[in-house]
Amino acid sequence: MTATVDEPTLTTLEERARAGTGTFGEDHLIVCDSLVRIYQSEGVEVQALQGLDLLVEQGELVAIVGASGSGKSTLLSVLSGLDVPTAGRVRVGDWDLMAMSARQRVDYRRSMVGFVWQQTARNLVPYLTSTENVAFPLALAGIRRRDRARRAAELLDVLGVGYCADRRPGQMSGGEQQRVAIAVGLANAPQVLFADEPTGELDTATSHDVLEGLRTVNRELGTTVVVVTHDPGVSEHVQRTVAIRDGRTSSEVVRRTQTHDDGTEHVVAEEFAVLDRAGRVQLPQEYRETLELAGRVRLALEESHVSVWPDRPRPAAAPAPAAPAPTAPAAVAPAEDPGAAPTPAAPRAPRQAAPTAGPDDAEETR
Ligand SMILES: Nc1ncnc2c1ncn2[C@@H]1O[C@H](COP(=O)(O)OP(=O)(O)OP(=O)(O)O)[C@@H](O)[C@H]1O
Repeated sequence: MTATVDEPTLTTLEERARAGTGTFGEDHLIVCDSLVRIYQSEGVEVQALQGLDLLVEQGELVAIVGASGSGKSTLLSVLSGLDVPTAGRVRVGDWDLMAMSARQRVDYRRSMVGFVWQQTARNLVPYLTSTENVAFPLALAGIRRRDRARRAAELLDVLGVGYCADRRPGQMSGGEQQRVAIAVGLANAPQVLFADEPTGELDTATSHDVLEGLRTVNRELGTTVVVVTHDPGVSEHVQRTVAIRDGRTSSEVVRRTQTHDDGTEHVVAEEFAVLDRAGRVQLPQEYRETLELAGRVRLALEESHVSVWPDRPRPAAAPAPAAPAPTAPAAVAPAEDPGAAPTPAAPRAPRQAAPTAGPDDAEETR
């Protein structure tokens, strides 16, 4: 066949490919792309982040949860500009955190992001009142005294601690101190607020107030909030809970409000497994144990999903069950608890010869 004038040139194809694929997360405020952070400790290598992908949209309120040692604090250190990852790409707004100079890093931390830490002593100056604590970063930014006082009063009111304006940290409860700390973190109107275990030292009722404070800030000021926590109650207060396991995002719980026919509204929480850019999915431990999945598994492409089978001889004629297969995403069940594994779906016979997958390959994909 001879070439026609309409056939695209290599350059055209390259341009089309670039226009079609776009950059991973280009519409998002926060982009973590295949982040790796390796620590060297006494000659031993620790991989704290193992190719972590995370996207956060402008205006979102997201919680990051995970077992101790899963990499949450490392991720927050990277996002807050305190640490530089070993490999990958990380961007917050227009700031490329892999390529910032020391000076840009200071500017980023002063203007783009705010912080709330677990220890109140790290958030507040003990001999300053709440108003003075909030005004302090404003003074460093060169804001006039009158405007500082006004901004401090506004923020303390939004956080419901206006009555603490003239109190020092020692004269407030832990929850009040953390809400003042949120106001301090917001003083310079950052686009993103990072909170690292802000309820770690609080009881359940007080934690609730602090998490509600973060929600108020997100809703009323439009600030994007990323909160790292062990607090199992956090998923009630956020739109999205991202679970990290072994330095990678493993699952997400998304909360949506559904309106029923009678007009009543209900919040529905649904758990998803995260499919990373390389096509990897972490199968919940419960699934692996129940079906004794280990080493390698068989995959079968179904009409609407992919099934995963143990690497064992199948019964000669494994009939497909009458019940319909679950709809995509595979193996996802509603769950309130972000740590809870989704309910395993009933397996059905593969319709075709299935490829095998090693532990480093995709365990389940769609
Ligand atoms: N500075 C460091 N040097 C060596 N290893 C480190 C360092 N910081 C963290 N790690 C290791 O990296 C892994 C992830 O740690 P990280 O603190 O990010 O976890 P985490 O999920 O925040 O845990 P926790 O909830 O207990 O704070 C752990 O194995 C930890 O021991």
